[in-house]
Amino acid sequence: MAPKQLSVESIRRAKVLMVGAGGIGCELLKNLALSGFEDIHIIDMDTIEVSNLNRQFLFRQAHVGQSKAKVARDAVLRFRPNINITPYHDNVKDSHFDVDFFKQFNVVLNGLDNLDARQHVNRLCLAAEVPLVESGTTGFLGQVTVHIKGKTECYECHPKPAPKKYPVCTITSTPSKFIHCIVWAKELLFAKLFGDKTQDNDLNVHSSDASSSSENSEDVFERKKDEDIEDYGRRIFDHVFGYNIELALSKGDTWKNCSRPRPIYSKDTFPGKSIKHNGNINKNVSTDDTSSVSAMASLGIRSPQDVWSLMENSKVFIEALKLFFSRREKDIGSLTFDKDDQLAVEFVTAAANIRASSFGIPLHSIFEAKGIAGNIVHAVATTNAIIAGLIVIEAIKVLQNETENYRMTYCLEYPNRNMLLMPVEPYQSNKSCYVCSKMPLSLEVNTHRSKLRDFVEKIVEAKLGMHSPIIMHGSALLYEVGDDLEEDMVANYAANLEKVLYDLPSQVAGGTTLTVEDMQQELVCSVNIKHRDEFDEEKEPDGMVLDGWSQPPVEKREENCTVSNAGTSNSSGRVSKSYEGVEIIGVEEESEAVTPMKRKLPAIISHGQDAAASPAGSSIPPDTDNHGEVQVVDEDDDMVMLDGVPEVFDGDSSTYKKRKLV
Ligand SMILES: Nc1ncnc2c1ncn2[C@@H]1O[C@H](COP(=O)(O)OP(=O)(O)OP(=O)(O)O)[C@@H](O)[C@H]1O
Ligand SMILES: [Zn+2]
Repeated sequence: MAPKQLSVESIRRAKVLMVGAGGIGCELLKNLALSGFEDIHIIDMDTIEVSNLNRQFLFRQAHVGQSKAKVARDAVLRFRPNINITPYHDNVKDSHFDVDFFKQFNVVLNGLDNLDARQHVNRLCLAAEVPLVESGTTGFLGQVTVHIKGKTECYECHPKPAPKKYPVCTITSTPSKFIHCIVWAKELLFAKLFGDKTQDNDLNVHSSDASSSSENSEDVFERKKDEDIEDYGRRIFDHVFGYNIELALSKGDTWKNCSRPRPIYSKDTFPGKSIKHNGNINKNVSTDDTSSVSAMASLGIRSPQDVWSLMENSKVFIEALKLFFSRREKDIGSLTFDKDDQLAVEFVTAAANIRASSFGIPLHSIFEAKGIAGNIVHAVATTNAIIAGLIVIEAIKVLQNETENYRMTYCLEYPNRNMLLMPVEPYQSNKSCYVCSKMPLSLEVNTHRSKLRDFVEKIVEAKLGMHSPIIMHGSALLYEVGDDLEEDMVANYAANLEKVLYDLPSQVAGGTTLTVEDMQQELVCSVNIKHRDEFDEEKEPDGMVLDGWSQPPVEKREENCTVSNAGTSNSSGRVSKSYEGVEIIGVEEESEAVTPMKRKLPAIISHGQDAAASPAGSSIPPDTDNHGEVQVVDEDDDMVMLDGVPEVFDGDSSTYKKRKLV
């Protein structure tokens, strides 16, 4: 079908909502303004940071600390003074951005960086029946997809790849890669020392420490009363890098197939009690300003690119621990690792490097370690610019109702069949999608053991992405969230949360159907309960298994897609990224279940294999999800996969196969 003639009027009159005024958003706003859009609303909850200035070109140094949405508006009005731009310095999940708010727009354009907000906008767009153009970038990779209720799949039609998970034993006992040491340092050691003490923690905690031969049941991680901080730091050091390794070595079987680690004690890496400072210990830091406390600054270590020696790592470890206990004592007990917390990054880098040294794994600079620990992929301004351009192209097609011409376009790092941009026709919706197809889900759960709280936290919030849920059994209300609830209701719901499902006032047993609803998202979902007695603690740690929302089977998918040139691959022809970094799971072996779509690159990409590779782990940031299946495969492959690329091309040309919309 020939493209319709571009109607300048349809662009001028369109009312557009942009969500996110960051890397993609700044480019997008500029493009919209220069393309003739005159009524643009922007929501962004953030203020400008120095680190944004290298690619968010509407912002300047003087704007640091100000609202992104407002500054972006002002910057664009300077070259397009006669258009209307309405900024909201708010979270898109705020209740005033409800379905009615969304209904006023002709199209919504996402430039977000996290799954949660993307899901929320997807649901509001479905409920308001407003087309959504969704986007994301990760380094050189990017994508733009179009989601229109009743015409294409929704953003959530396909479950996102599960977070990368590592077996507990690899992390706690047999690390073989630096990432394993990082996960150990941040998820276990850092959490144990500075996080919530009541949380489960798989850190190898043994009841005695290296300096004590007597029976000793106290927690070695507790600082003793009046214990000197450096003595405490050395005790922890010796325990985790010395004693625990010796203990592990004594278990002969473990080391049959892997090389034996070396215990490291603090007296060997830096003898002498006190660490000498370079004299500037926090000298520019006011006593209240704890955000700039830094072990590197105290020790006079400057370059973040240098790889520290074992001695330097040991010094940073002790110094960072001392600074936490002397300068940030009030944070201790509530900290979780944050890539923007300099002291936390220093501690985790040093701890990971010392462990790496013990296990014969190459050490890394703090710059590299921060990237790995924070799942940072450095943004590429050009990718954002390309993606923002493509968003406008799709937005114009949507406004002109050119259904046949919608494309999901993937931006590749290296050309495939001479193409860097790969357009694919959108898919139909997934009939098992609980969001747009309203398909019931089923939940296996031990109704005598799991509490309503488990269901709310692990399923309704974490898996179904609801923020203000109401849970009903028939007409009986079991739980709801709201500001205007009466006191006795709040007390009832609080009591229900602590009850096992079977003991709730309206009994939940196998065969029960629960209705879960989020009022703001206007999403209702049925969950069929199936009682199951036992769960594998390692593989099913939630003690519940949610089912029913899955990729359509291959055959079905092909049928649905009406492929004009029979496809043979089972891949979906899309490119995208997993969205989360790392998580530890309790399985003994890395299994196919952990990386279910593991593939070797040469089987997928017909040429340019080397070029398509990029280091796994570094390419996939948290929450930069996007859907589809470029994924981090087992790190052994060290590749980012383009799953299904050949399927969309027809043989020798760069044209793609047609997939009809409904
Ligand atoms: N729930 C939300 N409501 C409103 N804006 C959001 C929400 N979630 C994310 N955003 C905005 O989306 C934008 C995403 O932009 P981008 O991916 O460039 O991230 P950034 O925060 O600017 O950069 P970086 O993460 O690299 O520091 C950010 O400006 C962020 O504030
Ligand atoms: Zn869907």
